[in-house]
Amino acid sequence: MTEHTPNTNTPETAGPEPFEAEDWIRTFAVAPPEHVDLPPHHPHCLGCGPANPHGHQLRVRRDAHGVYAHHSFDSRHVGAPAIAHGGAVATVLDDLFGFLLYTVGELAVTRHLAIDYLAPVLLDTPYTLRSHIHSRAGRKLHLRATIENNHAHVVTTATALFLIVDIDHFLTPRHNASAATAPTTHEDQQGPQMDSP
Ligand SMILES: CCCCCCCCCCCCCCCC(=O)SCCNC(=O)CCNC(=O)[C@H](O)C(C)(C)COP(=O)(O)OP(=O)(O)OC[C@H]1O[C@@H](n2cnc3c(N)ncnc32)[C@H](O)[C@@H]1OP(=O)(O)O
Repeated sequence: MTEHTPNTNTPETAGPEPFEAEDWIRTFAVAPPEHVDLPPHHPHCLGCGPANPHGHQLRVRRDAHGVYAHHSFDSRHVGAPAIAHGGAVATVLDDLFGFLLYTVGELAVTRHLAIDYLAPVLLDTPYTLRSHIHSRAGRKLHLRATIENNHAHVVTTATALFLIVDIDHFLTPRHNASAATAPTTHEDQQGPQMDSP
């Protein structure tokens, strides 16, 4: 991982400037297998960046199955009173999926994310989040995740399709954004079905 000098010209939560982004992605290292604690994607990442006071500051580890994290949502993430906002839950799961890339060793981004909110995720309550690679077909990574409470009840499941991209995806993001075309319909948008929780 590369170290980043705080940018004094932008708000504290702003991401790296373009030239810093290039440094960031070019030096993105595959975390060695013996490293159980995985590094944040970058210091300001909304999901895991330690320098983002509005973020979730997720701390993620890997095990034999994939990656996992222990996490509590707090009042910054409230939706209905005492319940985490569904978007905040999605943020954390998307970011958790992003940690599987350390085990793949390639760059990829979310193309599709699907979440089943089985039970409310409560604020100030400890949860365990787990994610693993279900299958890979070429550039397509089919990923799965769960959130369970301390009673081993699964309260959320998620599937995602990540697509492997090359480094230019990050080096020329504005170009890529303008190159986007109308969405394509995909009959298999949800990917493989989840197992029962
Ligand atoms: C080395 C160290 C590693 C660590 C490395 C860290 C990296 C850094 C991490 C940053 C932190 C992460 C944080 C969390 C993850 C985000 O939050 S990522 C941000 C959110 N996602 C984005 O911004 C992505 C925006 N989308 C895009 O840029 C483009 O759509 C993509 C994803 C690059 C794909 O573009 P494309 O290559 O033109 O894709 P396209 O040809 O349409 O489809 C490719 C294939 O997928 C299929 N497909 C597409 N959509 C679907 C679907 N919904 N269902 C089924 N199939 C589909 C297509 O049919 C096609 O299949 P084939 O014809 O090849 O068989």
